[in-house]
Amino acid sequence: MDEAQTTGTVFRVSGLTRVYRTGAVEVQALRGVDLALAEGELVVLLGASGSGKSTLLNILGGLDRPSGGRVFFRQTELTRASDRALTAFRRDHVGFVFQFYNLVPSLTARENVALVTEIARHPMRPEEALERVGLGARMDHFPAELSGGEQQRVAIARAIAKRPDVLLCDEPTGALDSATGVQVLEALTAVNADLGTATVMVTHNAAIRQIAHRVVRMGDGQIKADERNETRLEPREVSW
Ligand SMILES: Nc1ncnc2c1ncn2[C@@H]1O[C@H](COP(=O)(O)OP(=O)(O)OP(=O)(O)O)[C@@H](O)[C@H]1O
Repeated sequence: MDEAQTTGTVFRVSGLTRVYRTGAVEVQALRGVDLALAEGELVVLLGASGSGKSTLLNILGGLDRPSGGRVFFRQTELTRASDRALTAFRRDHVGFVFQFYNLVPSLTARENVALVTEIARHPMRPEEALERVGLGARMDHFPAELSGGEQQRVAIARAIAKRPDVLLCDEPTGALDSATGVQVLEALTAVNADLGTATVMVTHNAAIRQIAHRVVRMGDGQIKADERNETRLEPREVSW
């Protein structure tokens, strides 16, 4: 596979903290995270349950704000952005993929993707997005007529159709068996390689680490390890 385009930094975070307060209880979800992610990089974010992976991903994507520290997307400091600017950042630059696909059941695959392309600034055609994830032959199927892995690939097509600069995936294979999950990983690695979309993939599944350019491991709200893979495996070489 191609090397990551390492010119330039897409995200830079420093001293990031996030405290959740529920009544009298305080949870320190992030305890000082420093991280820079390169343009075009495919990063797998590993860590035990509760280690802060989703919290970090949500802050990168502008879905949440940190309690302290700074976050930059390229030259823009997200931690200084107004709510309106943060919404515009999400809309224009970020694609999200979650564990559950959140497709509209009464719309076909093509129509689910078109919901996004109709409001994006420079979208690809829904057909192109679906072809990129290997669903060219299933465009007129409804979600109930698709397998879990196919539905997740529709969700990926929906996320990439607006040509986001970054793709943030939270447990994208979490609900899938190994063979189906591999197809989803193939779609994600193809998008990363073909479009150069910087991708962060949160997972519990350590086997998936081998498909990444880089593996970041979190523990207890901190980064415990940050390693570059010397060699990468194709998704079909991975199983769990
Ligand atoms: N909205 C919230 N309110 C209160 N505490 C929260 C909230 N969201 C997360 N937490 C707590 O913050 C910590 C980090 O949670 P986070 O979801 O980021 O971890 P994670 O590594 O993604 O876990 P998992 O792998 O189980 O999804 C956990 O202790 C969690 O219980």
